[in-house]
Amino acid sequence: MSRLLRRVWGSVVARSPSASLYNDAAAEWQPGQGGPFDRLSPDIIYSIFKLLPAHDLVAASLVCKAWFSIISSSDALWHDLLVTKAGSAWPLVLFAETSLRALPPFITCEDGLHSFQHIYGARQQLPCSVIIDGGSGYCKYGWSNFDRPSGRFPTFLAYGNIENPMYNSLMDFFTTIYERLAAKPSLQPVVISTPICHYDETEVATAARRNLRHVTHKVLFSMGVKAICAVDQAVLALIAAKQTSGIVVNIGFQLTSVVPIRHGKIMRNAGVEVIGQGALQLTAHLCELMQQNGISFDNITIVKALKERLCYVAQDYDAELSRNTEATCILNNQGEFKLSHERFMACEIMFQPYLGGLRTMSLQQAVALCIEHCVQITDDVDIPWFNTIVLAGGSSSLPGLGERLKKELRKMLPHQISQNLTVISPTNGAELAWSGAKLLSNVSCFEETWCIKKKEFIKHGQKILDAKACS
Ligand SMILES: Nc1ncnc2c1ncn2[C@@H]1O[C@H](COP(=O)(O)OP(=O)(O)OP(=O)(O)O)[C@@H](O)[C@H]1O
Repeated sequence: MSRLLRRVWGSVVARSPSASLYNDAAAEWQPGQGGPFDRLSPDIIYSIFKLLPAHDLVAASLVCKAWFSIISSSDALWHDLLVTKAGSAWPLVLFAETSLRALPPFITCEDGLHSFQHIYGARQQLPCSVIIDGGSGYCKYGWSNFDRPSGRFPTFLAYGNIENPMYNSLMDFFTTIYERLAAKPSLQPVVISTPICHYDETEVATAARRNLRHVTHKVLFSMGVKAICAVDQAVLALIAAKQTSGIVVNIGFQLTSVVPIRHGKIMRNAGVEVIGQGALQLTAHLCELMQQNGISFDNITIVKALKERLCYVAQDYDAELSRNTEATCILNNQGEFKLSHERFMACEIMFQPYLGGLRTMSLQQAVALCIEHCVQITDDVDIPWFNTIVLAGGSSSLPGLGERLKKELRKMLPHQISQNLTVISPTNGAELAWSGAKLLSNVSCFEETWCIKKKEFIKHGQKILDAKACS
């Protein structure tokens, strides 16, 4: 204790009076309640509290009214604890506790941010959630208190088209994940990503979306899951990039979707653009280029690994063709592979699809079209909510992709729009939706506001799904 007090004196003496963080609490300070500690000024008491961990602070708040008043009215104490606990993830936590709480239809706190003490307490009590991002190519699953998914498997091999699932195959899919995680469904909420499919506003697409949500909830509740949070994959990717409005370009397994989102809601009236190429076509094109150039390989898995290790997007395709771009990599048990122009030619089909024999829109055309539609439906062009473009999906990790897209868009869009465009490239695009789900599941009000409970589902059925659908 004496060492602690010496440290406290040091910091009190060093601090300028104007730097006081506890003004409100000090105003309420009433001497005579803290026993021998009365001889210490509130200034010193406060500095001691700043050194205590949360559970000791709670214990100290029970000692007397004065201490309770300092501890409960000083948000700075709890703010510091939250910052320390979150470490480098603090900006994400702050974003989650402010911006995500305000998203419709989940507005929980109309009068702004809850006290940091409240947030700290609620976050401490959050149950750990199961997170499942069931992509059409790969499923990523794990726990909300881990930084990354615990496992992944190729969905397309095991379950076929997960976007139009039958009850039994979905049951099999979720049961497999719970078994792999050794998780009991009834013990924690689950966050699932809903696929970017049935994207337009037609009656058929809307019905297919509703049906998918309904079957998914039915299966999970029949397994005994206590609460479900289902959010669109693109919205989750946007959240992971610390945004609630913007355009998500998800380079998926077989399709690329360009999804405009405003305040967490997919703007279907602006239109979701879909391009008929994704990660699979990039691998297939690299495969073709390697065959043409006499580079031998045993199977497509090697080509996929080479794509992930060596491929990149050229900033100037023609100039790149005249450069030496040779690079090698060693793959386990497969020896050394050397690629040259294949490294960037494989990716060029995103910008010049005809080079790969594809008759689809290019990436820049699809994004420019989406921006044009966003401009058309926006009354107040001074609030350009579509200025931020977030790249998502495994292939979005290709080096140079964000820069090239920005460059192409600059050529196509009016200066007034293009000058303010930001393109966010993730470090691990395949896990972006998973990371967004993790962020969401750790918001202090997560379970009460974002989840649908079994009782609610039984009582209200489709109505509650429609009311809480955020896309
Ligand atoms: N660093 C990387 N560079 C290039 N490609 C990568 C990289 N990492 C992963 N990929 C590719 O991303 C693909 C898988 O992407 P992802 O996991 O996002 O698909 P998905 O979620 O199943 O797609 P969908 O959005 O259609 O559901 C694989 O083909 C993989 O090769």
